Amino acid sequence: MPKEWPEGTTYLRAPSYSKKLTKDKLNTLLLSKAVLSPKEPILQTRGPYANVKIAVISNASHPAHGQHGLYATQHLPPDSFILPYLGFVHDQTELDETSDYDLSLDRELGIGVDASKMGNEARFMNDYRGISTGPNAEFRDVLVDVGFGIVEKRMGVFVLSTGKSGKRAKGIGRGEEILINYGKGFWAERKSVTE
Ligand SMILES: C[S@@+](CC[C@H](N)C(=O)[O-])C[C@H]1O[C@@H](n2cnc3c(N)ncnc32)[C@H](O)[C@@H]1O
Repeated sequence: MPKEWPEGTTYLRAPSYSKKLTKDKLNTLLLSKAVLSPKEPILQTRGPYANVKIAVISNASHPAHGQHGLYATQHLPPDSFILPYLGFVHDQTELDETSDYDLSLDRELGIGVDASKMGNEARFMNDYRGISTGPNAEFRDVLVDVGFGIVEKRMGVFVLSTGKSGKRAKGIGRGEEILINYGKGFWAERKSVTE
């Protein structure tokens, strides 16, 4: 279990698939390695993740002061894989509109990953707004080897690429907070709920 893991939240090393997901939907997430091109990058990965740490935010000027954030424990180069985003994998019939931890995995099929009750270190990543000028990490689709010739489609967190101007060439430094872009929609929805 990673340090600072909150009591009452389940730590996952692999996604937790809802029993209500149809076979068709599961088949889009769990693929046979044999049908993939040999050029397709396939990751081998399993937590806990030593390249990151969960910490309580003690800085009073941080907008998520008192909550947790996710920090790099080592230099993370541009484009490098950090960790997968794990949680409860569900379709629209089990969508929890109140969750602040739900990430889309397959928009067309309405499949999401909700880390509100179970997840891994990635659930502690904050949005860059009010903390930095921009994000330093992003979500990308990944394929993960889970053995028995099966490959799983997941969302992975990656360090942003260097960029045309080269301004992100340093990647993420040791001790830096890992920040993503939740999208304007995330904050617009919360604003309309509180208004
Ligand atoms: C996925 S969680 C991130 C982890 C969260 N800080 C925690 O300790 O569990 C999303 C929630 O974190 C907080 N948060 C994330 N980014 C923020 C930001 N830039 N400003 C204010 N609050 C933020 C909000 O409460 C949001 O609903």
